[in-house]
Amino acid sequence: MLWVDKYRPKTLDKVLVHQDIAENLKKLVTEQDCPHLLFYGPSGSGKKTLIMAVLRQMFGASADKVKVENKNWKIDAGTRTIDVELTTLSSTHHVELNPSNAGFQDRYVVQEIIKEMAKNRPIDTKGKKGFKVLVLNEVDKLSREAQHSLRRTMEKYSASCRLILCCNSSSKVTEAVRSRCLNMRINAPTEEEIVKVLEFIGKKEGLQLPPEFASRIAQQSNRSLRRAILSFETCRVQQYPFTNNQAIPPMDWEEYVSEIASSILKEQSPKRLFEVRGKLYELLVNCIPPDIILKRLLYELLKKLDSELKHEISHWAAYYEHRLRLGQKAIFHLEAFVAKFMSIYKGFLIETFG
Ligand SMILES: Nc1ncnc2c1ncn2[C@@H]1O[C@H](COP(=O)(O)OP(=O)(O)OP(=O)(O)O)[C@@H](O)[C@H]1O
Repeated sequence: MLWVDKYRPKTLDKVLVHQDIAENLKKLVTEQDCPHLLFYGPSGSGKKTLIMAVLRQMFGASADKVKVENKNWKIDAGTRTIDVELTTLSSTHHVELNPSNAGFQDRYVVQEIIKEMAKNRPIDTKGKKGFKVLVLNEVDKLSREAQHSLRRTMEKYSASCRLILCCNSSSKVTEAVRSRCLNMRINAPTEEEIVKVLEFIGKKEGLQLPPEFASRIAQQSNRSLRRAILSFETCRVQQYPFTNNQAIPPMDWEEYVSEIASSILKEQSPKRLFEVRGKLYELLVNCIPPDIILKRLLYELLKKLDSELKHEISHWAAYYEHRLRLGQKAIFHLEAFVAKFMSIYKGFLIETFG
């Protein structure tokens, strides 16, 4: 098991960062008046860990016994029947799913499937009516219509079900949904907090971790706890005992994006664009989210770009990021951004150097 999973705190008492939030969550759950919750914050900040710990606090160890199912639903949408395929993770008390995986059909997932799940109220051994928890991931990627349906579901079934929503950016969640939840902002942990977690893991694994090396890992992690722990484990495989000046390898995909950026800057032609498309595809099939690819590509391009162009390129990156959200095929928009960049950059080179 990877260290990120092995050392994920299981209960709210054991968390090493966000202890104040954990304490508040514990109070909320024990007072039996848990509202709908919305967890938001950057990737790797610890949202999922807190959600899992909340479930455990609510339902005890049985919340850990989950089964993964790949389900097919047939939804009657007036004149036609729609097939929706979704993967769910469920225990006896909760169901976790990612409705935005259904793409433009996400509205039907919320309207029919989530409603169906929310309606079925569990009854515990003493015959008391309990409530079911639905954990919905990436709600910021849901379409407007789906978010509106979600709002109605939240209101209608609030007695039988609690929703725990999780996303990176709360600004992409409609006000109506946000205002019906208790919003929990999970900040990226500070470098000191990351070092604390690394030291904890090092101690558990019986490793000697030089403090300077730990703070270098924390610095390079971009304040993502997951990334810091993954880098730590990679370094352990590459070299032990650790030294203070040991190299910390970047993520493979980041290096790959950096290569893509260099090749775009070297040549701007249809042939190069075609090659770049293949590489972008490669990243997408390896499950790197398209918005992350675009962000990283922009970052790499800006590093090597003349300051005159930076503003214009950032504008186009934002434009294609928005289109990415509206459209379905990520590759179109990523490629369109690269083509746009090539045309602007080539124009600039011709104008400057002739
Ligand atoms: N409070 C914590 N104390 C100690 N370690 C933690 C804590 N929160 C998270 N971690 C560690 O960081 C890793 C990443 O956290 P988590 O998966 O919860 O992040 P996330 O915010 O849900 O990320 P993403 O948005 O990318 O899914 C966990 O696997 C766990 O090992």
